[in-house]
Amino acid sequence: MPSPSAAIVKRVACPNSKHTAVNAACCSWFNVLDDLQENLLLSECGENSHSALRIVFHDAIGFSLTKDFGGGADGSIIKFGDTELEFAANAGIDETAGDLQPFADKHGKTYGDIINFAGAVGVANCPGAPRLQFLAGRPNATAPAPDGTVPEPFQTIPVILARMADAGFSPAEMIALLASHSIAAADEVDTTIPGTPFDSSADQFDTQIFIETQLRGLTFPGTGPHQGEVASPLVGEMRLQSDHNFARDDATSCIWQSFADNQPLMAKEFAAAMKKLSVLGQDVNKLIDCSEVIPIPKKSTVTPHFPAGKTHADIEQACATATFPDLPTLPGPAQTVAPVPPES
Ligand code: HEM
Ligand SMILES: [Ca+2]
Repeated sequence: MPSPSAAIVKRVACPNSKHTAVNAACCSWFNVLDDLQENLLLSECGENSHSALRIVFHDAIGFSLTKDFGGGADGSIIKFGDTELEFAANAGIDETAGDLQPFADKHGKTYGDIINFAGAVGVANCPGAPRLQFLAGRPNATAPAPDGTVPEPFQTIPVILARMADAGFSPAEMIALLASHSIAAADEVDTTIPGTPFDSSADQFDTQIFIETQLRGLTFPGTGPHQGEVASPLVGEMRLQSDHNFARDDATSCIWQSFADNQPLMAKEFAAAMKKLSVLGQDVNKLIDCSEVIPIPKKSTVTPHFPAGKTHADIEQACATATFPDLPTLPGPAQTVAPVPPES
């Protein structure tokens, strides 16, 4: 039964749209939603939805609490793309920036807003994901971020955590953000095998990334090892050196393990950390809450498991205070992982 307060919320019909909104100021975002879903994100948890999330991080993390640089989540990665897209850590982001820019220009939105809107919609296209907050109204970026703000997979854990701390994130928040690698694949680490996923379910926002990174690494999916890559446990899967180390470092291994069989916790902590990331460097009092425009994600169909052919004996226990959960093994021959199909 709807609560009494829900019953009296008035919705306005949005002009030129099939949608209604609680806040009329959010109406224009429904047009962006329909355009993005139809023409870029395809309402699916595919390459373009994944990339839309990655660019949120690479734009926003250009921010420092201690040094005078970086406007944070301000769209500088598009506005000053001539500078930022040349940085090695942003390899492949040029495509995403180029994809999103025309949607912003066509709908009269800033680059900071389009990046964070597309990221939230892209995440919502992935079953199991939380519905992220979306605040609108970021002003245009005024300067590029300098090189060196985006962590690289070959950096040590202390170096990455120091960079994240300088942007205001704790180790626990770093790990929560890395739930993103549950819906992710690499094009640039090994360019001979584009679309190589980090877990066996790149189309689902599930906990498999936190399980599979704890398994003993055995092989490289393509012509590896490449810089930032270590052996993975499954044929066709790629493991980043940073994810491998986060799963094993004393500073983070217990948090990593805590997500392995706890989808609700992982989703909640990811949403909280993304809420912070998406407004880094912004004055939230000047932004309007248009979260109502973000679609409600479907439930994941995956329950935490060991991939076929793997058991608890293949786990490299790292957390010193709790044992890795015992999970069911999927039946069938040893699991292999297919690439994420390219989207134009
Ligand atoms: C320690 C920090 C991180 C490192 C070292 C890292 C590194 C990487 C690398 C090397 C790739 C593959 C890029 C390619 O070869 O195409 C990647 C993909 C990706 N990353 Fe991260 N990442 C980090 C944190 C994050 C965070 C915080 C987010 C989002 C909140 C994120 C979201 C993604 C996504 C969604 C992809 C897949 C993109 C696609 O499939 O198109 N990453 N990351
Ligand atoms: Ca997954």
